[in-house]
Amino acid sequence: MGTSHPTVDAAAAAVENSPHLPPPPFRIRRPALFLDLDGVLAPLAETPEAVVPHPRRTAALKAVADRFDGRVAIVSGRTLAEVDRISESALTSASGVHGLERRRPDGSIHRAEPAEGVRVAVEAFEAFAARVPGVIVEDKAVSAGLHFRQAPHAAAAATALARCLATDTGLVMQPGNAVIELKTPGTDKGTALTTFMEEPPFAGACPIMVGDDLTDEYGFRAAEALGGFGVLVGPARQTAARFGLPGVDEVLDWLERLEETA
Ligand SMILES: O=P(O)(O)OC[C@H]1O[C@H](O[C@H]2O[C@H](CO)[C@@H](O)[C@H](O)[C@H]2O)[C@H](O)[C@@H](O)[C@@H]1O
Repeated sequence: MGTSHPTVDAAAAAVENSPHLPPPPFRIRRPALFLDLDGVLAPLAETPEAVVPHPRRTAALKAVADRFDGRVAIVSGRTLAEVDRISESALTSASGVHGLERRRPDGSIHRAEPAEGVRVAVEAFEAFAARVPGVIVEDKAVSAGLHFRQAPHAAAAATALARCLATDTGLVMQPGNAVIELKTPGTDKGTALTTFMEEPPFAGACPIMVGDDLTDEYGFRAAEALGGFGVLVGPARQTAARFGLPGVDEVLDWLERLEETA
């Protein structure tokens, strides 16, 4: 998860030791925004399906993409189909399932081949969910998620099961917010951000990753490595982000006021 660049490592270590993060600036030179979805653009809900479109979110995304000449992407753990459902297809550039799906600025889509182990994981997760009320399985084709928000007592058993399956299948374990995922190896939110930054309109801009979850730390580090920064949403914790915002409303306020400087 880190970078081998010594200067960036030192900077990341410094911010990780600082739990109180200042708010991000409102005026930035040539910003490129990489926005997480759940917990950042949408408040967390009891189930993935309970998150629905909201006119303020959709309008803010369309406006900021217009203002910054398309340099805005959602970078989510959800599938692209789910990103589009919740954001009402406000953005062309988007990455789903931790970088395993990516829609480029020209609208073309790249999807990783699902690892064989994902089917094994989905079956094992479904067998677990059948025994534990409140546990939900999310099949994302290239990744399998086991949600325990409504069954918090199942967290340890769910994580232990995922750990065994990761060893057996070679899938990568990705812990999240009341969820444990097993994903096809090869990408994370950092690789997604870095790949977007290789081509127009993102190339040469200042990358800003806004996220709340452990998966977003990859994006924070990638943004730092490319001369930008991370913004952690929610309670303070150890993080590679330089700035912080308390919640979804404040993220939308910031997006609505953010300006590009010359
Ligand atoms: O990277 P994100 O856009 O933040 O997506 C992360 C995961 O989000 C969804 O699960 C989370 O949000 C649900 C709705 O608020 C919540 O019920 C669940 O407990 C959270 O883990 C989504 O279902 C996952 O696929 C994403 O990986």
